[in-house]
Amino acid sequence: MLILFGIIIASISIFILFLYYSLDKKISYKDLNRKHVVITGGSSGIGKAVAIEAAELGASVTIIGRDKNKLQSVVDEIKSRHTIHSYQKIQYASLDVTSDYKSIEKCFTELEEYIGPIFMLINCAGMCICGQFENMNVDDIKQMIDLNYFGTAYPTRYVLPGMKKRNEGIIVFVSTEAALFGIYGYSAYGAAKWAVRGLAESVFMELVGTNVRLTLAFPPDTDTPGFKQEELTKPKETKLISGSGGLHSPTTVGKKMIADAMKGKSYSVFGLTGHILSLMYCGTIDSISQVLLQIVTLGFIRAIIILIVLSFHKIVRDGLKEKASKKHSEKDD
Ligand SMILES: NC(=O)C1=CN([C@@H]2O[C@H](COP(=O)(O)OP(=O)(O)OC[C@H]3O[C@@H](n4cnc5c(N)ncnc54)[C@H](OP(=O)(O)O)[C@@H]3O)[C@@H](O)[C@H]2O)C=CC1
Ligand SMILES: CCCCCCCCCCCCCCCC(=O)[C@@H](N)CO
Repeated sequence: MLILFGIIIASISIFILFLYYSLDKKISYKDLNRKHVVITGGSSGIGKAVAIEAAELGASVTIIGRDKNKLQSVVDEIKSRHTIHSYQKIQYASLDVTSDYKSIEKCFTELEEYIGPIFMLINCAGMCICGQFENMNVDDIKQMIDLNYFGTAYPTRYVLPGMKKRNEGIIVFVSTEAALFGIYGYSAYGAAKWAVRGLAESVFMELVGTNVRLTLAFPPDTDTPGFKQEELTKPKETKLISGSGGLHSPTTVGKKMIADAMKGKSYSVFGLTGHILSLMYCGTIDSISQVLLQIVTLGFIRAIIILIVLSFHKIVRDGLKEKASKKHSEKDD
C-alpha cells in the first residue's frame, strides 16, 4: 500500500517537473507605458472598454472601426478622462476590417509609422446575426465569416512578422462561449468564432519558443450596443440557453481580458460558468495548475455539462411543441 502511494506521488512529481521545464515561461507585463495598443472594434462595447483600460494602463491607443463619428467621440472621451501620461497618443483609424488584405496592410503600416510598432493587437471587431441555419440569409452566413474570421485573421497576419522579429508582443482573439460548445441559433456566427478559435490554437503552437503571446477570449453575453441589436432577432431558445451564462458588463469583460493577456494566459474566460466551461477547454496548454485541475475534474465536469446540455435540448423540444400548437390553433381559427 505504502509502495503504491510512493509510486503515485513520485509519478505526479515527475510529471509536474516535466511540465515546469517544458512549458514556455509566462511573461507578465505590469503596465503598458510607451506601448502601442491597437483595438479593432474599439468604438463600442467590449472594444471600447478595452481601449479605456489600455489608456489607463499607460498605452498609446489606436481604435479601429468604420463610423468616424463614433470613433472620434471615443477618442475624445479617452483623451479627456482616461490617460495618465502626457506623452500618450490616442487616435483612430477608419477601416472596414472585412476589406482585402492590401487595404488592411496599408492602414496598419500608417498606424505604425505615426505611433510606433504595435505591441498589442486586440481583435474585437465582430458581430452576431442569430437564427436557425435554414432560416439564415445566405449573405449573412458569409458576412459572419468575413467579419469575425477574416477581420481577425488579416490584422493578425499583418502584426505577426514584426512581433516575431522584435520577439515581443501580445495578440488577443475574441471568440465566444458559444465556441466552447455549439448552441442553437449561433450556427453561422458560432462557426466563424470556432474558426477564430482554430486559428488561435495553431498560431499558439507557431509561437512556442518565442516571447510573443496569444490570448483567446471566450466572452459570455455582454451588455453592449451589439448585444442589444442581436437580441432583436434572437430566437427564444437561444435567449434561454445563452442567458443561463448571465449578462456581463463590458467593463468587467474588457478589464479581465486585458489582465489575462498581460499575464500571458493562453485563454480568457469570464464569470463562474466561463470558468466551469473552460475546464473542458483542452485546445492549449496554459499552466501547470490548469493541467492538474483538468486531470482531476474532467470526468466529473463532463457529466455535469452533459446534464446541462440535455436541459438545453429540452428547451429546443419545448420550442418545437409550442410552434406546433400555435400552428394547430391558427388552423382552427
Ligand atoms: N456582446 C456579447 O454578448 C458578446 C460579444 N462577443 C464578441 O465581442 C466582440 C465585441 O462585441 P460587442 O462589444 O458586443 O460589439 P459592438 O457591436 O458593441 O461593437 C462592435 C465594434 O466593432 C466595429 N465593427 C463592426 N464591424 C466592423 C467592420 N466591418 N470593420 C471594422 N470595425 C467594425 C464597430 O464599429 P463600426 O460599426 O463603426 O464599424 C464597433 O466598434 C465581437 O467580436 C463579438 O462577436 C463575444 C461574446 C459575447
Ligand atoms: C455550472 C454550469 C456550467 C455550464 C453552463 C452553460 C452555460 C452556457 C452559456 C452559453 C453562453 C453563450 C454566450 C454566447 C454569447 C455570444 O457570443 C453572443 N452574445 C454574441 O454576441
